[in-house]
Amino acid sequence: MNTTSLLPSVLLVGCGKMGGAMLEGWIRHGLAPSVVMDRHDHTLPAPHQHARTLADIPADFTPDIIILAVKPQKADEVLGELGQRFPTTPLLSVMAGRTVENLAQRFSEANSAAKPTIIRAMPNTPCAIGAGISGLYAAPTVTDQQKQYCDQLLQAVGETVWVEQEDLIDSVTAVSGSGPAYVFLLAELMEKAGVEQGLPAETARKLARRTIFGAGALMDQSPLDAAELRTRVTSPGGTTAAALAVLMAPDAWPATVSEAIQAAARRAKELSS
Ligand SMILES: NC(=O)C1=CN([C@@H]2O[C@H](COP(=O)(O)OP(=O)(O)OC[C@H]3O[C@@H](n4cnc5c(N)ncnc54)[C@H](OP(=O)(O)O)[C@@H]3O)[C@@H](O)[C@H]2O)C=CC1
Ligand SMILES: O=C(O)[C@@H]1CCC=N1
Repeated sequence: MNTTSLLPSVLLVGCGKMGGAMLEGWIRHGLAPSVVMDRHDHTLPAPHQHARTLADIPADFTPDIIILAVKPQKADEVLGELGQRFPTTPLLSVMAGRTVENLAQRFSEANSAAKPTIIRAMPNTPCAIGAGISGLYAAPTVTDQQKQYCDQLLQAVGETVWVEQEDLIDSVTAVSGSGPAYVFLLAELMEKAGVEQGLPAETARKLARRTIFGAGALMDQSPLDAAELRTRVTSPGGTTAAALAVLMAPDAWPATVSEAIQAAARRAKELSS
């Protein structure tokens, strides 16, 4: 590792929505010379380089860690080649579903000498502004230094939590990996309802977005539970109580949020191989 840089050098495989979000933060933090492999064009600040395929990566490039950020269904296209080219480089997968066992098998398929060390993480797109939350899992054989590289990378773009069992990564995926989409949906729906109430579209949009931003920032800075913060908005017999009676009915949010998160976790398991 280049010791003058804050973060280890990476080979980022897949620089779309999630890979790109992490990369923005890493570059801001100072990343040792790294390569981004992606089929689409990317302009990167020196000394980082873009490669379309593994064959385009300079022969003397040896990353500290490979980050796998392609869709789970597309990983097999690259895993075998990665195992041939970088047989002992640790691999951090941010892919939903795909298990350590499955990835290790694919990684060493074309090279029996490949000794994959695989760590899994589930970040989320607020990593792009340093406000991500990532869950990580490493098998007991992963070294402390390898875990530290992963933690360092993901802490550079937000906060990290480690889980002890691999299948809990599916739960992390369902809560926080997919979670930003649930909040964006809430913004969409609040905006739409505001327009239905007669507000101009721009005004409804601003009210919805700033409310979600402000509530999130308040929750972030407050030691209070979300339930207590909610109670502090809710005057007995007032307007919030009227709205919450709808949202908190047993077959409303308590059921649908739980069902939605179960559906996401189920889908993660389906994507496991
Ligand atoms: N989006 C999110 O919020 C989150 C996503 N994730 C995980 O991150 C991973 C990536 O998701 P996301 O960023 O949304 O996906 P994207 O499709 O936006 O990004 C993947 C990128 O990798 C490229 N790619 C795929 N295969 C190759 C290859 N063989 N060689 C070079 N480039 C390749 C894709 O190109 P092309 O378009 O041509 O296929 C695309 O640019 C997924 O596994 C997902 O589970 C995890 C947490 C949150
Ligand atoms: O939708 C997905 O499958 C990915 C994983 C978490 C967020 N996006």
